[in-house]
Amino acid sequence: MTRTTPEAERIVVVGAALLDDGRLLAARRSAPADLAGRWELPGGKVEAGERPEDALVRELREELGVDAEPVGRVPGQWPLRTPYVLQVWTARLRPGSPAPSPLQDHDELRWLTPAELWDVPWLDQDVPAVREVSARWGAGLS
Ligand SMILES: Nc1nc2c([nH]c(=O)n2[C@H]2C[C@H](O)[C@@H](COP(=O)(O)OP(=O)(O)OP(=O)(O)O)O2)c(=O)[nH]1
Repeated sequence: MTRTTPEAERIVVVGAALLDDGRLLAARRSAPADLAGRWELPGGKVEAGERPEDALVRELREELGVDAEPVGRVPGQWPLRTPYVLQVWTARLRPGSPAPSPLQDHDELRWLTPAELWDVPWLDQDVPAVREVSARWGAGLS
């Protein structure tokens, strides 16, 4: 039987479609073991009482050492392991931000052009979200 997690029990994971100079940042997870080696949109769990956009900025600072700002929500949300759901925001680096480094949770980063978007093995559960980003990218996302 399939059980849908009730809205109130869901925990939002925010993922960043961090764009710079026409490229999207992909991050390779180093942990936990079942996700390690696969690629994701950097981000993390929204804490109680936190706005998703604030969580995004916090997670990108903690994980990548960057100073980023959210730009807009990518419509949709995608189920992860219960009780998590993935929501995605486009984001950009603020002027003067350090370049991203894999400080936490990741062991490799890649800036992907649209033509390279599917060159990395994304987490299966991220594929529909990346597809949505890709569709909007083609329509002038920057
Ligand atoms: N950040 C992120 N997490 C994802 C994606 N796809 C996906 O299945 N996940 C999973 C991995 C984790 O189980 C969960 C988010 O955990 P996390 O480890 O990134 O978040 P966090 O920093 O807040 O977690 P924590 O270590 O503080 O517990 O969502 C994705 O695209 N981005």
